Amino acid sequence: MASSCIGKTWCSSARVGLSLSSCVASVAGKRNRFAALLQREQGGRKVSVSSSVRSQSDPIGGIQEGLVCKPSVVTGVPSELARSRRRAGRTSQYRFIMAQAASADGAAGVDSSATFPTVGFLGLGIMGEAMARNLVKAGYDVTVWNRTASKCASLATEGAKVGLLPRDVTEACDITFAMLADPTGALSVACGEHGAVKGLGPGKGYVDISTVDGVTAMKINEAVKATGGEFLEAPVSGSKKPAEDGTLIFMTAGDKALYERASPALDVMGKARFFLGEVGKGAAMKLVVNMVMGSMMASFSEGLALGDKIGLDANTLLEVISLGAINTPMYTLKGPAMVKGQYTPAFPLKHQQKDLRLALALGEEVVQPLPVAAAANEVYKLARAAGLGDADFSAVLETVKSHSRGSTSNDH
Ligand SMILES: NC(=O)C1=CN([C@@H]2O[C@H](COP(=O)(O)OP(=O)(O)OC[C@H]3O[C@@H](n4cnc5c(N)ncnc54)[C@H](OP(=O)(O)O)[C@@H]3O)[C@@H](O)[C@H]2O)C=CC1
Ligand SMILES: O=CCCC(=O)O
Repeated sequence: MASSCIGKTWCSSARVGLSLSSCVASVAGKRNRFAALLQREQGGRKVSVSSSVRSQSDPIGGIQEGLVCKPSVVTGVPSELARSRRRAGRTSQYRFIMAQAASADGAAGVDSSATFPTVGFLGLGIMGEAMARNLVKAGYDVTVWNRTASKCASLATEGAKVGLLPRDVTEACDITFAMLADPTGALSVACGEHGAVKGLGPGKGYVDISTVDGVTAMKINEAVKATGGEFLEAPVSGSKKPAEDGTLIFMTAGDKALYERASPALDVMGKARFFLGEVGKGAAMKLVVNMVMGSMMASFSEGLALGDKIGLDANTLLEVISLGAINTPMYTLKGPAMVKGQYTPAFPLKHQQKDLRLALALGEEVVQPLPVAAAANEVYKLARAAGLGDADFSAVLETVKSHSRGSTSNDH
């Protein structure tokens, strides 16, 4: 059984006849192959994606219609998934060793008939890299692609395979996840010249996790459907750390059958998932949530800026907020860094402004007044114009502050 391999490490490598030194050599060999792949990509030649060993992740049970949480989240009791995670580093090392043995000797010693899907991952930015890493650690057979190919390097050394084009990945995989910056990126990776849909077909699934608008999700859905494949939109709440910890919240919509098939992988990457119905509902839910978040962060920044200007101690202000009804994890997590002027990107400001823009467009469509979000959007636009687009979205504080610099209470 593939699942019985999980957790076996060096003693298992001995079973397939590999010593510690040959394992180290294997890792070096893999790095060299990746370098060669990059070189070939630069020369414009296509390299095919090879297959290796499949393994198994842990199944997760549901608790309630629409929403599914991991048992560990609901009960506080460590789940088998959590135990599997603790073993994860060893697991991926084991998978790699087995894959090396398989390609060297033509015999993996692992049951490759396991029915778990091969998965692809397109887009290895802040979120995508961490999410793909969790799939690798959980034992999935993962093939990755990123526009800037060098960002595939560390996952390649951890056991992922690398595709040169989005279509290579979808051709090689049963289910492919995409985590791209914005509607333009999501559309071009899905539907461009060598786009993901070119490698799709009946029995294959495409899950787009990027935060986009409903129209974009529907266009991708149509293109996927034209191939006979299935589509799920699945944007997430949760930032860099939840992506690393596998505690994201998925807002999915589209093909229910694909949702069911993808759920074990979604549960590796997240702590809860919602199935919301037809394509567009996931994007809508995500945009509403992020519109609220953007306004909250802008308002929080105004409070910090005003407090600073009138001489309140910033840490005391944070503490008072943290004890009251308006406290949120976002203020607790971001506040201390913000008062120090530190904005290491977890959620880039340019993406927050994009989400406000898309949410406001949604408001336009249904004639919903959104004056607070519209005002917040203007502040984020100023922040982008000031060169803060790649900083964390909490850097909006700098823009709020910069607009009051030089003015004093005597300037009436
Ligand atoms: N960061 C966060 O906290 C969260 C982000 N999101 C959403 O997830 C998505 C990804 O976010 P994040 O990982 O932070 O973003 P990053 O900016 O870190 O990564 C963006 C990714 O998209 C790729 N990309 C951008 N444009 C194109 C294009 N035209 N063609 C091909 N690839 C492209 C980038 O490739 P390259 O490396 O070559 O630039 C990179 O892989 C966004 O939609 C964001 O709104 C959702 C929840 C939380
Ligand atoms: O889209 C980004 C969401 C970030 C978060 O939910 O913390």
